[in-house]
Amino acid sequence: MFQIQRYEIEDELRESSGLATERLTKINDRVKLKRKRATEEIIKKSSELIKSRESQENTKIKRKNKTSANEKATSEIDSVIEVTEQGDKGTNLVRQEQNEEVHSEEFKVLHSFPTFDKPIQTTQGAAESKLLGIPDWLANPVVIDPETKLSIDDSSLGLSNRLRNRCKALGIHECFAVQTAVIPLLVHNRNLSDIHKPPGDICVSAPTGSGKTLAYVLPIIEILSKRIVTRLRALVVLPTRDLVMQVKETFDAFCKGTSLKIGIVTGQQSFIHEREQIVDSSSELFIGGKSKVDILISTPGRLIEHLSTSPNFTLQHLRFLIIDEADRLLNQSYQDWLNHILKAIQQIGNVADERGMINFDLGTSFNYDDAISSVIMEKFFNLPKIDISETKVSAVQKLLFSATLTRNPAKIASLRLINPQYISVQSLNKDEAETKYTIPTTLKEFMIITSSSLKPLMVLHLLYNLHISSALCFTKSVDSAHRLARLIQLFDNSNLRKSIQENSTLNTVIPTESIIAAEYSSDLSNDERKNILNKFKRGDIRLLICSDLIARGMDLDRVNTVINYDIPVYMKKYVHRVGRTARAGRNGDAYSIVETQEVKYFKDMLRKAGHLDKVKNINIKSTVLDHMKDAYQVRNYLITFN
Ligand SMILES: Nc1ncnc2c1ncn2[C@@H]1O[C@H](COP(=O)(O)OP(=O)(O)OP(=O)(O)O)[C@@H](O)[C@H]1O
Repeated sequence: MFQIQRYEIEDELRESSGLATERLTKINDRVKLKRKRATEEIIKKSSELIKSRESQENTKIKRKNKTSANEKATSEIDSVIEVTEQGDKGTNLVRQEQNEEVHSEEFKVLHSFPTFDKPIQTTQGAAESKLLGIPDWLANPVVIDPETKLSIDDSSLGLSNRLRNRCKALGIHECFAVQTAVIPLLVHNRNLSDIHKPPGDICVSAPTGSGKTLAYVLPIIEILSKRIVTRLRALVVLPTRDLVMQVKETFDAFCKGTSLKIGIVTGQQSFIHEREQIVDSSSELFIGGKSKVDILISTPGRLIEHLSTSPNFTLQHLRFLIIDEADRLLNQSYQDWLNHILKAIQQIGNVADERGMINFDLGTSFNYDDAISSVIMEKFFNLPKIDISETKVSAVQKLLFSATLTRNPAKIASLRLINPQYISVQSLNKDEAETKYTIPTTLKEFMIITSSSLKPLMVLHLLYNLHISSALCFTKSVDSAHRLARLIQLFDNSNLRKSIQENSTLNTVIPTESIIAAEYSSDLSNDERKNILNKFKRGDIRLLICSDLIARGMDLDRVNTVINYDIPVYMKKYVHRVGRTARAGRNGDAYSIVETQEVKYFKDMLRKAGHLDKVKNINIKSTVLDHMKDAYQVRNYLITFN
């Protein structure tokens, strides 16, 4: 029955696609005809003008007449130009009409893909890549300029009316660069499963805050919302629970109005509870599993546990495997999570074998693979062929996203990508393209060199003087975060602020309102963390002091400043930390407080990444901090001995 339904739908699509193409051809013909007529008119009027010029040279008497003829011809040419402009307007109108028709015929016409530049690799670059074992597709990405934008209504995106309206309701009117490249690639291959030709995998590298999440959320919703039966078809793997919650919120917001079901597994809830949320956990086993969700968002550890122990949990219907923050996940082995997933996708047979045999009433038993083979289905049950019974080619499309995607050939190879494509959002400007990482253009970066003992005062100085309303301050450890938070909280006492202000001989402005700092660390319970994040989002907390727990992926749109209280020890970490501000085209500042003995290391790190000239050195004299020093020593003493 499903087979028949599928063919009917396919036929319907073919037919409507044919109809729409026919209509488009007619409109194109009309445009061509109008253009042809306008061109003929121009040629005719131009030759008349030339003739009138000739007559001007030949006879003086005719000069007078010529002037009028010339004027006439000029006005005629003007009118021809007007006609042409009108023609163009007409053409535009027809184009508009054409666009509208395309919209009303959404899904039925295949649009052409947008084209993007590929950087020309130098011979030296190519040789280096080869030497490093970097495959051609990875060495030659499809490059998209970060400034590229496309209206959400643009037909090349292939989004349905429902989703476009939902985007607009949520304030999304244009697609960002990464979305303009990824959405059409995915949406145009909208089959839920293609057992004969696997879709190509996609690796995406785009700056922090450039909208990578929606680049996969929108096409997945677009494609899956046409599904009839709930099966687990999209699996998103993320490195932290906080990110899982964030991506779930995004899916929830854009899924509104569809019947898609979204689940999460993070280990935050008991295993049994999670299992009940995502699969039918009755003792009965189903050949195709029994998922309660269409989209599952998970951290790798808990996912593997469900994969190996939850009955009816299967990846056999998976269509999308999304690995977000891919380089971070690939760096962690997490119980060999990647191999477990790939095995579950590619070797369904093995998984079935482990489950033993299925006994049929016919007095015989088969293992899972054989039981679902077309031969058995047809022979014993007189069933028509269904796609599940045909030889499987994995229909899973792997999508990798990161702001700092790895190009390590060994790590990439471990993903067993099929026909992959690498999309990179980076400047086409040759100088900037040389830099290793693309940083948001709206980000301003600074470094302040100081001694270790003055660092806390430097943070206070920045907070008091730059009127920072919402900042993240990164420390190297939970301990360091805890200590700094306590110090700032003690310092941030209104009486103290007043006395510093009164005793200050400098023009330092100390605001009357409190900074309100809080610590955010893995030591806190989930509820405490959630509570703090909510307060920060509301603006009730203005400074969040944290370890690297939220350095990656977290989208806190109020953040206008990032302070590296302890400098990051490698560039990727720097990129992700400073990327918590200047997101989605907004402005943001990043300050790195560098201890004197760290300067060489920090500068070397930036230089190697081709980024040193982007980080401005600002000189703050230590005397500026004098008025706070006494108070600081008292507070520091209190923290040390309490
Ligand atoms: N087309 C758009 N129009 C307006 N805002 C957008 C658009 N796309 C995404 N955003 C917003 O931009 C912000 C950053 O998006 P997102 O979190 O997906 O960035 P990212 O590229 O994943 O960053 P990171 O690498 O730090 O994880 C979010 O608040 C998101 O809602």
